[in-house]
Amino acid sequence: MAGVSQIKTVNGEGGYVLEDVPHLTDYIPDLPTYRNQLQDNPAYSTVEQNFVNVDDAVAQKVVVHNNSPRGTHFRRAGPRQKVYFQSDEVHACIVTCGGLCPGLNTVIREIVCSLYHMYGVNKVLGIDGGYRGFYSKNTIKLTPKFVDDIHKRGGTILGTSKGGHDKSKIVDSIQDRGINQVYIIGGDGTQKGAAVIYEEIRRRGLKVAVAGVPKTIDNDIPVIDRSFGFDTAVEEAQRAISAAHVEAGSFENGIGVVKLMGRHSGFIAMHATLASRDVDCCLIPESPFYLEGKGGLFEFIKRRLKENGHMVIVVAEGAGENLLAKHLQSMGLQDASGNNLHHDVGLWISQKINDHFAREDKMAITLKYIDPTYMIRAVPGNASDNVYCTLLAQSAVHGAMAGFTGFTVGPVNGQHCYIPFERINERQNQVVITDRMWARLLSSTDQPSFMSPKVVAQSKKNQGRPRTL
Ligand SMILES: Nc1ncnc2c1ncn2[C@@H]1O[C@H](COP(=O)(O)OP(=O)(O)OP(=O)(O)O)[C@@H](O)[C@H]1O
Ligand SMILES: O=P(O)(O)OC[C@H]1O[C@](O)(CO)[C@@H](O)[C@@H]1O
Ligand SMILES: [Mg+2]
Repeated sequence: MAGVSQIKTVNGEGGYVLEDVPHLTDYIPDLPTYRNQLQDNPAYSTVEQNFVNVDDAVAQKVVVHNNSPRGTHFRRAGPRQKVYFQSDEVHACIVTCGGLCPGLNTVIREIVCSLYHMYGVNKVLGIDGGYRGFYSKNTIKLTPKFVDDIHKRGGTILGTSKGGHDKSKIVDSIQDRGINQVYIIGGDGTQKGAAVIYEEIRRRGLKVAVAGVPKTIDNDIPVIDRSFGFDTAVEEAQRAISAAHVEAGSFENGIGVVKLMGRHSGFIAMHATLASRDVDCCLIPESPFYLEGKGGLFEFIKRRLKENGHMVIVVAEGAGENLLAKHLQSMGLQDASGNNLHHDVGLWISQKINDHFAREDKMAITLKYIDPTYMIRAVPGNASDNVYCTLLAQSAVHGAMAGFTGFTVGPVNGQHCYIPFERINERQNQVVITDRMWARLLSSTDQPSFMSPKVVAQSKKNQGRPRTL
């Protein structure tokens, strides 16, 4: 019974809601099951509970009140007692799409090793160069030996690309090659593409599990606690901020401007600022700012230079879009995946500051602009991201082996879950400027909030959104 899926919702007592993920048996009934060979694995012989209970679910909301309903839950990730694939039947493939992110190679490595070592699978293919690689390139045979030390390298050994998502050609290629587990690693666009592939596979009634692993240094994927690569990006940003601080501190009225990634969300900028404490002002897309007049950026810069003799500004790449649109003709350009291309806000703001202090305030300043964006995301994952990537990869493999499909993996309140694509794809996570985390940043930098009472009221109204980390 092939057909288009909908989120599977299970309602229980006390307002319990399980937003479940699809299973192969939803459209191919009577599939045989097999004993999970993990119970014979010596590595797991001492584990008290080998398998996740079939009913285990993870609550999305952990802060509750006396009479709160139990609310939304997601299916807990992990190995199941019964699996829907025999080892020698599995033919898996892995693809990486979108921009680079620290930890991509770790996820690839751990998917390969989990399949081989936990489930005795020995047919794993790498798709070369993102979605378009399914139909335009040769595949790469992946073995534990081949991927042994790839986690020490930045980027993705499989290559990546933008655009080129051709549903029919991709699923034809999956079908022609006899692939029955598809692991798709990528950001918001990639997960949307994965959902389309899953729907087409389901429409054709194929026994193929589709598992997404969400990737982005921006940390703007909803529902999950954080995305892999984010921690490394924040850590790596410290080096650029320190350099800006040294440069700024070495000149009279020195200003260091650092641009960090974050097209729609300022998580990297906010966390890098909080971690560093060398930053005097952090500008993010979620918090509109203005330059001139009382409470504006120029006034603040002047004051900080008078107080300290130097300052550091961190600006997220999507900040100040409203101002840029006013001052520059919009480029109207998009990348191959349909994402709008932005003006370089770092260059723009640096020029504005230089012009202002030369013309208006007649104050000699020395401004150094640092753009470390691609350096930050081209590094290998740090220790914490590497451990995290291992859990993501293993969760994805356990899920696919157990017959789940059309899901993304990720931690919710610290517990790894299977989350329906729809939940991940319906919006982007953003910093909530009326939350306490942004208030912490404002009090740490002592920068203006740039918020009029109107903006505060509007932000509070938009609060059907997630918390900041
Ligand atoms: N709505 C969509 N439907 C189908 N495919 C999509 C969709 N959006 C994007 N894709 C495909 O997903 C791939 C990656 O998309 P994109 O370049 O936007 O990167 P991303 O996954 O969002 O990662 P990042 O933004 O972190 O670089 C591309 O091959 C693109 O064609
Ligand atoms: O230049 P590319 O490869 O499109 O990547 C840039 C984008 O990738 C990200 O790092 C991740 O989404 C964004 O912050 C950034 O805008
Ligand atoms: Mg994206």
